[in-house]
Amino acid sequence: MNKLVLNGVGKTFGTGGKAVEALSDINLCIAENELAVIVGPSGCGKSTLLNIVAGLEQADSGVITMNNRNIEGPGADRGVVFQSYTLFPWLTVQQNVEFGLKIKGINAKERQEIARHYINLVGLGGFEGALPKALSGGMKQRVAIARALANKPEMLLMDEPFGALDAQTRLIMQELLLSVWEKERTTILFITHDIDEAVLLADNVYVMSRRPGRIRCRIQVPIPRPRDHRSTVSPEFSAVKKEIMEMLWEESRTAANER
Ligand SMILES: Nc1ncnc2c1ncn2[C@@H]1O[C@H](COP(=O)(O)OP(=O)(O)OP(=O)(O)O)[C@@H](O)[C@H]1O
Repeated sequence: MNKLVLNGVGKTFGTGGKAVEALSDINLCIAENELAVIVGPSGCGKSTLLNIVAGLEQADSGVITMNNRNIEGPGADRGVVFQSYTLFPWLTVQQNVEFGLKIKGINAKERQEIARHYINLVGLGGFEGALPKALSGGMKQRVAIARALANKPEMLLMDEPFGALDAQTRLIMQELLLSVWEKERTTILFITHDIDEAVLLADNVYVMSRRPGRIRCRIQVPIPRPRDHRSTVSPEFSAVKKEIMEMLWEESRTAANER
């Protein structure tokens, strides 16, 4: 069943001579429970696409539906995790995770239980009372993931969530996300520059063209689940990675020649 559908979506920033066409005729169907990853050359409109799905930007053309209903603005049905840590620095881990639940009017006891469940799920049991400044980058992103999931979103939208982390922490976070997704099966739209990350995580990798971004193709990742870092040494992994790299290389080279 289709969860998210984008049909003919376009977006231009600015007007006249300064107009920048970021997206053109984006067509995308993401299935319920899919872990979908978008890759594309730098500046092709990946974040713009995610922001439109999040309701933080308005498309100029096209239709975006989730569960067959038009998306017209931000909503608690879509949880967003960005690269920059977006925790409230004055709130503890527990309070950060409870935040959205409090806004929804969920009572204190239930809030506490839900938050504790997700804090444990991301491996932060014991850090409930810590403030963000006492946490490493990886731990902050764990809190951000727990906070997004605690609201029980229909979809999780993740824009380069591990982009600021060192290579080792990044791999740990990728494995964490895989294990969380195995348990929760929340539909995920994930953006990354990192092809290894894309192949390790994705059911399908959607490769975007150079700007104005279009979905150039969908590559199904045939690597069996559950996956972990050992999956990255399989021949299937190398084959999918090569296919994506060649496409991205072609797009980036053409974009450079067009400048
Ligand atoms: N608010 C804005 N105003 C004007 N131009 C914008 C705005 N947001 C994005 N753009 C432009 O739209 C294009 C797509 O930007 P976007 O950030 O979506 O690309 P991206 O693929 O996520 O980039 P990167 O890979 O570098 O993170 C870029 O040329 C960018 O400069």
